Amino acid sequence: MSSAQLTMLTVPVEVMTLHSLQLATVAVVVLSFAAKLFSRSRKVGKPLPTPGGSPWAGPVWAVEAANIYKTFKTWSEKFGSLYEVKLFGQNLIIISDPQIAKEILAQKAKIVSDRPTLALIKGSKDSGKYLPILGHNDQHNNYHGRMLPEATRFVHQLLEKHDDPFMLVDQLCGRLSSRMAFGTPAPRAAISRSAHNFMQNLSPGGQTTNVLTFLRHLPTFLNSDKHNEAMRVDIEDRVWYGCYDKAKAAYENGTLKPSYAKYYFDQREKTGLTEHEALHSIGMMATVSILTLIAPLQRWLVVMAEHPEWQVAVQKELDEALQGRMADYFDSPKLPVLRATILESMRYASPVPTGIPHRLEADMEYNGYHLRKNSNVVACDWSMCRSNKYYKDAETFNPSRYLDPASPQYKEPLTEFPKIQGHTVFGWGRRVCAGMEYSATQLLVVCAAVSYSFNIDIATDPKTNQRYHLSLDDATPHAIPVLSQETGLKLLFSPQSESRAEELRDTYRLQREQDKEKEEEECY
Ligand code: HEM
Repeated sequence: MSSAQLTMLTVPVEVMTLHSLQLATVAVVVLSFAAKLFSRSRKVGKPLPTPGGSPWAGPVWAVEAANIYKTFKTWSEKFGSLYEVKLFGQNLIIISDPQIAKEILAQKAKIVSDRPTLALIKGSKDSGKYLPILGHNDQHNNYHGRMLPEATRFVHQLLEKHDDPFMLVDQLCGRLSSRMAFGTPAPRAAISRSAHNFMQNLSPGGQTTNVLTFLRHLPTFLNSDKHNEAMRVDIEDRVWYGCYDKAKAAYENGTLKPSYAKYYFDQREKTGLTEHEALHSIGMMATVSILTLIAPLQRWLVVMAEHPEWQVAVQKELDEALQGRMADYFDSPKLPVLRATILESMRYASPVPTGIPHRLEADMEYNGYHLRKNSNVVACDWSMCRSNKYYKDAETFNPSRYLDPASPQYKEPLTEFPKIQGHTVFGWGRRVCAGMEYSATQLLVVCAAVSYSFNIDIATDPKTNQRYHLSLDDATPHAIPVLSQETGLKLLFSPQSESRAEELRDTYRLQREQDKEKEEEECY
């Protein structure tokens, strides 16, 4: 996902204290790193409704910068499900209705599948470095087969009283994506760091040049963002070339595990990709599958901690369907209640609340309105997911909306539905997420392992004697609201029973004995 994953990095103090105008600026570019704005356009219909504002900057004073998706939702209540807004010279078309998103982004995909140009990331659109590939093939079964051992490792770590579950989720997702890309968890730390750095540098909350895009024309010695980006690219190249070279050596001596790297070496002739393109594509797949999965996993843990009744429901389902073993990916048909909690947590606390902008390459007419060429089209997931038009009591976490036959969201067969694949959070049309199946499997196996092992609770703050609270309605200035310990929320994981804890220790011990892979993470 090219411009999708924006990092959890702690919001720098300077950002927190920015003047509201700057904060607004910061948020704007979550949506776009676009381009030419006053391009000539042929009018084909009446203008879209707009909140107006000053000619270049737009209505910046009205923007809730860190949570711009909330502003978009508020405007949608006033201006309708399709409106446009000019912010810092960029024209944004905001969609707040899934039907309109489908009609524009999917049905007109031919002219609205481009991406905005990133101000700081050189060659983001045309260098081939950030070209994501994802073969949907038998390899998936191999990756899926690694998920249960990784989930077991994860719950074992939680069991051993680790006090930073959010960081453990980060590590888990890094290990799984390293395996998927390069067949080993060894480069987890390096890939993860590189992913976070990449996301920071394309994130509006990360760099001023992403907001005030004209700063990119300054020479590097006058623009520290450019210097920082040059260093990032250098490190990224070293990480990806390092991983690639090791994978190639493993392939040549026959030890490379199923992975995108192995798939590439097996099919090298047919892919037509140069080594340079291939290694960047593989590296980019590793990058995009880390942060996108950290966010929904962390959010599921929080909502489940807040809703113990749903923990009980999932545990009951697991016990009845699997009779005392952990779930694997092929158990999905037996676990509709678990799937309902995962889907509902993604709806209730969208992990990509603003969506990822597309760029409109030609003027178009929609329902009598003129949609201007070169606008950035934003399907605001937050507005869609929290819409009372589509979801009864949209502000409430309620997985039964997918399980109750009387609910509009109910769908059969329950062996397949509810499912996250096709959810609005994965985007639209030709640019729709390529990792939906992978995400569904990873979330299912990990959430099942946690439910099987623990009761999750929220700790009590000794200072106030109240339970800690975190509103998932608020994000950071980053587009993917990843949580860290700094949020101050403390989750507790107590084993469902002492015998289950012992069983978990035994399973993990056995797994380590059988697994010949080196447990240590190597430094790349
Ligand atoms: C729950 C987890 C995930 C979410 C919420 C998510 C969300 C998204 C979104 C919103 C887009 C942009 C869609 C658009 O432009 O309309 C996207 C694109 C993409 N995603 Fe994901 N993603 C997730 C996981 C993954 C994973 C695990 C992978 C890789 C295995 C992946 C690979 C991609 C790729 C390659 C694209 C780019 C598609 C393109 O631009 O043509 N995603 N994703």
